[in-house]
Parts: sequence; structure tokens; C-alpha cells
Amino acid sequence: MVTVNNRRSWSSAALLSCSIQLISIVSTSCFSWSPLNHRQHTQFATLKPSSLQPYYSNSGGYEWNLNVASGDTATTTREKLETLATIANDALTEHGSDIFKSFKARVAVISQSADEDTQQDALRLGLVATENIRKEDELVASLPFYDTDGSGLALAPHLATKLVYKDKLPEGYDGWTGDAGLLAMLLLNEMARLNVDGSKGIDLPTRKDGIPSLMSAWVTSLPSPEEMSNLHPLMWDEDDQEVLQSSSTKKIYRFLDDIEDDLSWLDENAWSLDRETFPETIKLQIGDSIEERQCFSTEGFRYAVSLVRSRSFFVDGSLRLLPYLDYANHDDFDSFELVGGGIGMLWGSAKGALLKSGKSLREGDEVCISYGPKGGADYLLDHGFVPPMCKASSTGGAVTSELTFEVDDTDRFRDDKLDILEYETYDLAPMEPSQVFDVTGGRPDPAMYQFLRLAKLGGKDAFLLESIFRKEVWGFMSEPVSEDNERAAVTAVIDACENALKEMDEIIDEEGSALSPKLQLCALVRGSERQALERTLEYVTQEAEALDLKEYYQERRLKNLGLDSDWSPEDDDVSFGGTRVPGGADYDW
Ligand SMILES: C[S@@+](CC[C@H](N)C(=O)[O-])C[C@H]1O[C@@H](n2cnc3c(N)ncnc32)[C@H](O)[C@@H]1O
Repeated sequence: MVTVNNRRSWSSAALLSCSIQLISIVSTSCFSWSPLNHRQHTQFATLKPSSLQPYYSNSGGYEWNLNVASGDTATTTREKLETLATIANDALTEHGSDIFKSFKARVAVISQSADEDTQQDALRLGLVATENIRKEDELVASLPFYDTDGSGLALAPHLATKLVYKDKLPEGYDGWTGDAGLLAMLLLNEMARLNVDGSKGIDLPTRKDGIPSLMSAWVTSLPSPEEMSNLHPLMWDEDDQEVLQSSSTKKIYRFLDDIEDDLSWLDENAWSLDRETFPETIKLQIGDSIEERQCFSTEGFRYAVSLVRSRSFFVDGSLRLLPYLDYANHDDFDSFELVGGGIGMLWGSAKGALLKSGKSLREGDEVCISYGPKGGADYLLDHGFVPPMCKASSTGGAVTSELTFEVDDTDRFRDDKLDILEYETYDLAPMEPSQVFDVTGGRPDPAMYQFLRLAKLGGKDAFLLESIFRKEVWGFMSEPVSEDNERAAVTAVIDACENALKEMDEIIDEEGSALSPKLQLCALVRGSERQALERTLEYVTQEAEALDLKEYYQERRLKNLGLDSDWSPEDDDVSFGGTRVPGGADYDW
């Protein structure tokens, strides 16, 4: 059991050592372009997901018990996943050559033995090689984007605003959930297009033969809302989300608020006005059963955003859903991120996403990718798990925590400071008055101090805010300004670390009780962030004790002007027009 003492007390401002073990490959079908291999697995179970319940397996691990009615036979998660893998592989075998230039893998059920921290046995879909991959960096699969008309499988946000919802959303629509929200809308439309009973959403993008079948199999194979309620924090119940809220400086409530704000706007201004385009619920055929799902509704949107966060990738300058490549699971070691590149097609070359192996593989080995270098909270909030590399360890894992600082609302120089921030970044994204920085336990990010020195500038240093310095002041902030200002900046970091640690300390893990897998994930994030915060605190506290050793603005300026040494009459030969002529110094400060 876990107790949280502070209910929703967050403010809007607060915002590699072991490997994945014993992956055993369980699934079956072998994908190749040869029609001889087509449809080896057509035994579909009848699924009744409402009976999905978590249970602790005999091995002490945690599995999802999906009671599936196939006749009277109860089947398990494994059987359901095998059915879904079959649906995906059948579509790949039949239509894969219509879209993929190469796909040396098939979808399979991957079994990961109990994780040492979460004690979680896991079964999930993944990719396995269908041939030997001989060298690191070899291309395993590629998917063209077809960005202009969206006629391929890949989904990108611009297809929502410029094509599918061009006449349904106002020009320049810019939701709080950003690109993830737009991809979620596209995903819901793909689900609606498969509705077997009622409105089918918008019949766009138009796709070539074969591709709709691939899309349909992929959508069908996605984890159901019930499964996502265990796989993704945005779908967890409120009590677990509250623990996560206090376990990280990255605030899950901010994401939930963004979703809430977007969906209430979308509901009021689009969905509820046009249910023909935006069906509230749909019926999906999965195997030989029909499942009713929420679609353009509160639950439907949250589900779609969680799927997008869990399986979208930033490739070639855009967040994208990349069906089939996205079956690849994450591995910390010997794996590459998906990248953009040219794909040789019959008529020339197309832009697309490339999945390359990070090591040589034998046929049947799992093909993993890297989901990128990010902290534990990011992994959990994006993908619903915390990889080994993000766990706290005595040897120092890749621990990260976030600290947020802002230019105070009551600061009498606030307008000048915002003007400086805007001036400095006018050709980039506007620099906000509130800024978030990662701390990893070592020397803090110089950009954090630069921002804090400006945010804390005041008193006798306020002359630097005069308009004469406007072009230079941001550069001045990259180095210590004055001892007072530096103390204010360092104290802000100390306070932020102490407050974040205090909030985490309010979570009491009752001794001796086994934590549920979700709470264990929260504890992992807490452990890793604590380590990053404690190490940062230690570093910055030492820094605070040695502020007198730093060189400050006035001193640097005098040095630049050659006025830093004690003056003596011998230094200046005034009789021969020496250097110290009254009024001759370049006093531009
Ligand atoms: C891009 S999808 C990969 C395909 C997915 N396993 C499926 O069943 O469709 C990402 C999701 O797979 C799971 N996943 C991938 N790699 C994992 C890992 N190393 N440990 C735990 N879960 C992982 C997480 O649920 C994650 O959100």
C-alpha cells in the first residue's frame, strides 16, 4: 500500500546497468512475400475484453487475465496476443509488398520474464527477424511516409489539419496536446473507418489497394482500452495517478489537464455537433468477435492519446505513427532509434522511416529499437515502463529530474525581462517566462543558471536591464553577475530540489507490503529522480558555500578595460600622454 498525504497540491509551475533478460520468442507465423506462407493462422478466438482482470501469476509475477469466450473455452493473454499477431502477419503476408520495400521481420508474442524491480512477467507483441541479419546497421524494415497525400500507412499531424479535418477544425487549430492530440484524432478516425455498425468517420486519406487492409489489421491489433488502463499512466485510475504525480517533478496532471481542455473544446465545437463525422462509439471486428469501443468521447480521446504517446516516434522532423515498425520493443543496448531516410522504390526514391538493427541477429531473434535517451518519468509517461538504464544505481544510472523556474509575476522588472527573452529568441520558438530544465546530478545545465540570473536580476544589478544593454544582457547572464544575484540563483535551485524531495518523502510505502506493478513503477521513477535531485542539491550547496571565489560582472569588466590592478603613479606616465587621460577610458558600462 502507498499513502499520499498531499492531494493534488501541485502548481502549474511545478511541472544502464542491466539488460532486458530472457526474452523468449513464442509466436508462430513466418512472414515472407511468398504467397505459399499466407494464412497459416486463421484461428480467431471470440474476445470479450470486459472480463479483463489483473492477477498475480504463480511465478509471483503479474499478468493480465483475459477471459476470452471461444465457445466455452477461457483463453489467456497469450492466446489473445497470438490472435492479434496472426491478424497482423496475415495482412503483412498478403499486402506487405504493396507498401513496404523490405520487411525482414514478423509480429510475434514476446515473453519477458519477471523484471527484478516490478516482478512483472510481461507478454507483449514485438518483432522477430525472419532471416539472419548479419551486421549491425543492416536495414530490417522501412516504411515510406507519403507525406503529401497520406496515401500510405504512416500518420503525421499535418494530415489532420491539412487533409482529414481541413473543413472540420478551424484554420490554425492548436490544441494543448499538440501533435499527439492531432495524431490521436487521426487514429480515432482510422478506428471509425472500421466501424461495422454506424458512422464511419471521414473516408480520408485515400489509400491504394492493399493498404486499407494493412491499416485495418494494425488498428485491430492495438492494445484495447482495458489493456491500456494497465499499460499507460494516462489510463491508470486516479489513486495511482496521484502517486505518480508526487513521484516525479514531471507532472502527469499537466498532461491530463491538456487532454481534458482539448477534449472539452473539441466536444463542444466539433464532435457533439456532428456525430456522423465523429461517432461517439464504434463497433470493431476483432477476429470473429465484435467489440464496442468509445471513439470521439472523453474516454476515447484519452485512450487514443495514450496509444499515440506509447507508440509514436519523432522521425524526419515530425511526430509520426509508423504502423508495423512500431511493433518493435525497446532495448537499452545495441539498438538504434528509428530514423528518416530515402527508400528506393520502383519509380525512384521516397522519404520514409528506417528500422535498422543495432546488432547481428539470427532468424527468430527479437528485433528491438531504442525509444531514445530520456529520463524515467518520460519513459513512464510516454511508454508506460521504466527501462533499466533509467533506474537509480550506486554506479549512477541515467537519472534525471526536472526543475521549473519562472520570472516572478510580481517582479517589477518582469516586462523588461520578458522583453529580453523575446528579443533573444525572436526567430526561434518564443522563450516562455516559465522554463523547465533537466538536472542529472552533476554540474547543472549552464542554460538554467543563465535563465535564473536574469529571473533574479534586481537591486544594484538592475542597471543591466537598461535599454542600452538590451542586445548584450542575455549574453552577460551566461556568467555570474554579482554575488547577490548568484546567491539568489543558487538558492532557487536548492529550494526547488528540497521542495521536490519533500513532496516525494510524503509518499509512504508501507513496509513489508508488496507494491502493485503500477506503484512499483512510480517507486522506480521516484528513486531515480531522488538520486538526480540529491546529487544536484549536494553540488549546488557546495557551490553556495564558495560564491566568493567566483568572478563577477564588475570584475570582468574592469579586467577587460585593463583597470583591475591597483593604480600607482609609476604605472602612468602622464607627462608623455600616457593611457589614463581623464575621460579617455571606454566606460560603456
Ligand atoms: C511501440 S509499442 C511496441 C509494441 C507493443 N509491445 C505492442 O504490443 O504492440 C511500445 C509499447 O510496448 C511496450 N514495451 C516496449 N518495450 C518495452 C520494454 N523494454 N519493457 C516494457 N514494455 C515495453 C510498452 O507497453 C510500450 O508502450
